[in-house]
Amino acid sequence: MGSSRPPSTPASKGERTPMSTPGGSSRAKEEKIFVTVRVRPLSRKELAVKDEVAWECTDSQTILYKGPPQDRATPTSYTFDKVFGPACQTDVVYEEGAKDVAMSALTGINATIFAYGQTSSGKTFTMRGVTESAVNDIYRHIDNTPEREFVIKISAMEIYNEIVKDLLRPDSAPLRLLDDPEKGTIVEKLQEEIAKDSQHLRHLISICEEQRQVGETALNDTSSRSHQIIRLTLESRLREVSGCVKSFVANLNFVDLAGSERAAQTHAIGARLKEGCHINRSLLTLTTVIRKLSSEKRSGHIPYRDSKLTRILQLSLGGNARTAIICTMSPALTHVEQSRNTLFFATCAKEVTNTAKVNMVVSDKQLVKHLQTEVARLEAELRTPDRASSSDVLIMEKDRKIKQMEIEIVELRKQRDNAQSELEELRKKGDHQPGWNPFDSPQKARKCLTFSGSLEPSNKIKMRSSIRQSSTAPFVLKHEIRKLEQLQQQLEVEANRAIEVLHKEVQCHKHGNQDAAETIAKLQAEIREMQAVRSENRDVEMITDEGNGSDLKDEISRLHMQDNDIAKLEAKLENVQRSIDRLVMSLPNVAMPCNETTPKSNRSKKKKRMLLPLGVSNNINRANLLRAPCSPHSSSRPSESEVENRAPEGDTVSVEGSEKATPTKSEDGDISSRDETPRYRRSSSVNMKKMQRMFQNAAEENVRNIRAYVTELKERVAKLQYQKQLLVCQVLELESNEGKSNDDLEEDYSGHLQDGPDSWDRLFKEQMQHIIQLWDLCHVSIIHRTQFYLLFRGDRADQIYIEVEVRRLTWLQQHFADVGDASPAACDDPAVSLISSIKALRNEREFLARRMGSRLTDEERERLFIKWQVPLDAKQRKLQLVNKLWTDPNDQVHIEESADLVARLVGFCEGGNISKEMFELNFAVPTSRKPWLVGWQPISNMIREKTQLW
Ligand SMILES: Nc1ncnc2c1ncn2[C@@H]1O[C@H](COP(=O)(O)OP(=O)(O)OP(=O)(O)O)[C@@H](O)[C@H]1O
Repeated sequence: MGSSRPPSTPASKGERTPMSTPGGSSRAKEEKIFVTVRVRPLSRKELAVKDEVAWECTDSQTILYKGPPQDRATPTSYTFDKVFGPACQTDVVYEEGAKDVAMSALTGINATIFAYGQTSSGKTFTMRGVTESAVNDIYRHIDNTPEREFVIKISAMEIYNEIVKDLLRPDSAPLRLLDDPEKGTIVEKLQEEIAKDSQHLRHLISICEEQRQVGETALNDTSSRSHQIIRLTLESRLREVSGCVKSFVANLNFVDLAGSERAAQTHAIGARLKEGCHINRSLLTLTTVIRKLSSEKRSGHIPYRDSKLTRILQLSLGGNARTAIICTMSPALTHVEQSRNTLFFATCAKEVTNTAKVNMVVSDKQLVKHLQTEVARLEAELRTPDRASSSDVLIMEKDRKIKQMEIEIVELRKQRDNAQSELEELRKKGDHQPGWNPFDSPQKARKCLTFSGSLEPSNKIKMRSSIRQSSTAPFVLKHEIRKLEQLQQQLEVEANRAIEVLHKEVQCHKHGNQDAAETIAKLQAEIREMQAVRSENRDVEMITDEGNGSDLKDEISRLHMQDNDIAKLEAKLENVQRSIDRLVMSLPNVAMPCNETTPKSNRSKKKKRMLLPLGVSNNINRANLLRAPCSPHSSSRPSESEVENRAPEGDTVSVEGSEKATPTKSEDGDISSRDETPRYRRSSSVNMKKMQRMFQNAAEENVRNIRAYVTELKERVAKLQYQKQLLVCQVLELESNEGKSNDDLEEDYSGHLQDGPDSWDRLFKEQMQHIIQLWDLCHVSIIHRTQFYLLFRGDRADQIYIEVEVRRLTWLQQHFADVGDASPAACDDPAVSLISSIKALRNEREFLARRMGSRLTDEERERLFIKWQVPLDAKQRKLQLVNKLWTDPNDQVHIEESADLVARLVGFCEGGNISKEMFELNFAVPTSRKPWLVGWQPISNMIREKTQLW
């Protein structure tokens, strides 16, 4: 081929480059059609008529007209990629004009070689030689490339009178042309045969040639009357299996066109004339296509579809193929005009640009084989033990952390048990003291703490303002104060431990819940901040004998100084709980905490508890803290009787009893036991989904347990606060009763000293009745009354709350009597005056009346108006109704119904959104003047704020 594109030969391995090196870039490459001109010798007929030679190949690329002068406008010299003179052998034509293009097919590039020229110019003569040489080279290349596996297929067709025929199936019907979006024009049902070897291929080619339409004309005894296309499909792939399963595939077309002819010259008549017309027409279309493709502006319409020849050769004409055109011509002067047409065609053709690229395909069979191999590899990888997946590693890490947390919780329990043992020892010690211990038993405590009050005469209770005195009472009180201090410190330590545990749990979530990363990051910052403000531990000087200890007043002063510490502790626990709430919310598929329930919900309390497994403020959660916090196996709920640490008096339940490693059922129904901690199971059939669900349950359980633990701590802190207040009361009373005779202080509690549930029940009822009377007298908030009334229903452990309430109310009653209608400013607490209390209660009733509009339906309101005897047409009937609530302290039914309605209006009854600890925590910090003074107004205010958010 041209000097700029020297052909390479595949004859040897060393010469195969580049065509023998498949796998080069598949980028499309633009390339002009390689155009050569071959001039045959004068034929016998031409010689016979002594025709003149009109053309001369002056060099390898130039052909010169040397005949008689013609029109000046007619060019005399033509230049092409190659010109071959009459003496040139076909081998050379192939080597220099076709081989390079033909061999491209071995590297996945479509290639087309076709001969164009007038009839009898030597097209068939040339193409036969070229095809033969190409086949030889192809098989030589295959022989020299053992690493690749080749498949050669052959198909052949002819276009005769615009009919496509299958040359491998001579009896077949005419073939249709179809348009394929990817492949272009395809010939439907064209037979394709695999060539077993070169010999077979040659045989098949010879069959095709035999089938071709040939006729005798004046110019050619064996004139081809059709366009013939022999198509070889060359497919190759590496023999060895590798990651690359792609094959090279390309078509190599050998096109022998019918020759253009003039009827006058061929003397064609009849069938030959008709053939000539079709031939000329299709060749004219080909010429037009080439001319249009060769023009600088290729934007115009290219009439490929005007002939079947151009449709079938479309890819080879300006498309994805390398193309070589060998234009044949006679040297005779008599054919000079036809030769000029051929040269014009060739001149246009050499300007046509093709865009060839390497065609790589993946056969379905190869793809399936490759996928099967890949699946087998992955399966083998899964079975290989030393390749644990990242999920497995994560599971192991979680397992480790859970175990670590379980160890920590055991340690925490030990600390708690130690504290309880110490407490028990102190109790026993107190029993042997000649004085009393206010925490010995409820009865004793009641004796010490109960004020006298004006109950109904029918109660027959002398609640005298006295306590049983003894010479050792101050010592015991001081001792109790120190003990409280120690308890406070212990609580601080435990709170910090809770923070640490929470911190670790958050770390776990950080690894396991990417979606909650942002929330967790905030939590961690918050926890770090909480940890930074840990209070320092202080040594507590325990009183060991009567002689040691300062004055009781000093003790009280010191105790007051510590109130701030308790407040800090409470605040810290509040923060922890809020953090847990946020962590809970960040967990996927977790229901809202119960304190965020909406007022519109009509679900029952029982149902809500089922939906809100992380809820606080009920005994269920308190029980959870005994169940191996941070362990995923503590889902089972102990009965209420198993709840421990409900009151300082004891009432404890064996920790071991609650720790039994009985199998528990997790939320998704998985049965497991403590000994069956979810461990990393190395199995090919790992159910990852189940594992993830199990971890989700474990994580939720951990948070639930930490939360329950913190709730318990808060409750204990609140109790501590109460104990301090009680101690202060005792000290003050002790001081106020100094000098009084023991006789005066005698009182008859014989009816209440007996142990047993009956005595406590009776006492509780009496005290509650007393409280209700005092509420009425002191105009206490009815929201507070409702809350207290519904929370404390006679549980013996709640005695301390009852005692404090009686104490407060008694003081308040006395306080009102003392200050009368004095300005609230005169008091420490601006809310504590009779007038201010009445005013606050009025405001509260107005608030509740408004709530009736939003919390109750019209029907419910109407029923209530009727029940509470409020005329349906009365003005301000809602306020009228609310004004009737909590007005008769002696009517138990009235009290019950009042409490129910107020609870409904403020939402107490929904989702257990109040708790004793919440109630407790809202008592104001005692002032310096009246340490036990607490106001009810802050409670109701808080409740209002809360209920307004609902
Ligand atoms: N280069 C050549 N050297 C010797 N003889 C040739 C050469 N080219 C062609 N011939 C002879 O010329 C005659 C016509 O050739 P051929 O049949 O190949 O022409 P054609 O272009 O195919 O004609 P048609 O279009 O009619 O089929 C044949 O007898 C062939 O042997």
